[in-house]
Amino acid sequence: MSVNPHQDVERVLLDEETIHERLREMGARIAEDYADEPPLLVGVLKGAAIVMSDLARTIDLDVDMDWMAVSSYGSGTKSSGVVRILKDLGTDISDRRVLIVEDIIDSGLTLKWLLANLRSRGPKSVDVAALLRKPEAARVEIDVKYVGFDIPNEFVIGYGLDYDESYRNLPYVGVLKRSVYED
Ligand SMILES: O=P(O)(O)OC[C@H]1O[C@H](OP(=O)(O)OP(=O)(O)O)[C@H](O)[C@@H]1O
Ligand code: HPA
Ligand SMILES: [Mg+2]
Repeated sequence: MSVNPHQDVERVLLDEETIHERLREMGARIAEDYADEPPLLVGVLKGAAIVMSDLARTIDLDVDMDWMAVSSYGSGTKSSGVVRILKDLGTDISDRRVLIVEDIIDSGLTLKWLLANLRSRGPKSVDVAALLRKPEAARVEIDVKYVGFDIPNEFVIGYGLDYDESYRNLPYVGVLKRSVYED
């Protein structure tokens, strides 16, 4: 819990308008690509809750939506790569076109695991839309069909992204002060 979350922000990386303008561009491309068969959007909780809500409303198609809760960070700042399913899909994705919606791809370990898990369920296709990606932090290469922004290798918070469950509802993406997570 932070008394004043804004004071823990080193600098704002992406403000609200910048984020929403980019989401509109991504949504237009998704609507074009899936015009023949609207996708099932799979939001990866908790972090993707915010971007899922905004991105879905920029896609002018009758999409289906479902959510999975997975976690590989806990309260730290580095992915363990060990992914736990906290809440599974309620939808049978066999023969469906699936679009995973993520807030951020950092090491890529969560998404690598998730892609393998979903592809084992017999879908017609599984692709990825991510608001943020940290190219310098990648430990595995992932083919991401829709990326909002490539950002520096710094720990960011806001717009769904947390540090130890704080800062998720900041309306922008900011860089967290190191003093917050370094003793
Ligand atoms: O590319 P990676 O290094 O795997 O990191 C990316 C993942 O880590 C964060 O989720 P987290 O596990 O913190 O759970 P949360 O979404 O509930 O915060 C984030 O929301 C991504 O899902
Ligand atoms: N911020 C918050 N959560 C994250 C990040 C980040 O930079 N990378 C992976 N999970
Ligand atoms: Mg997290």
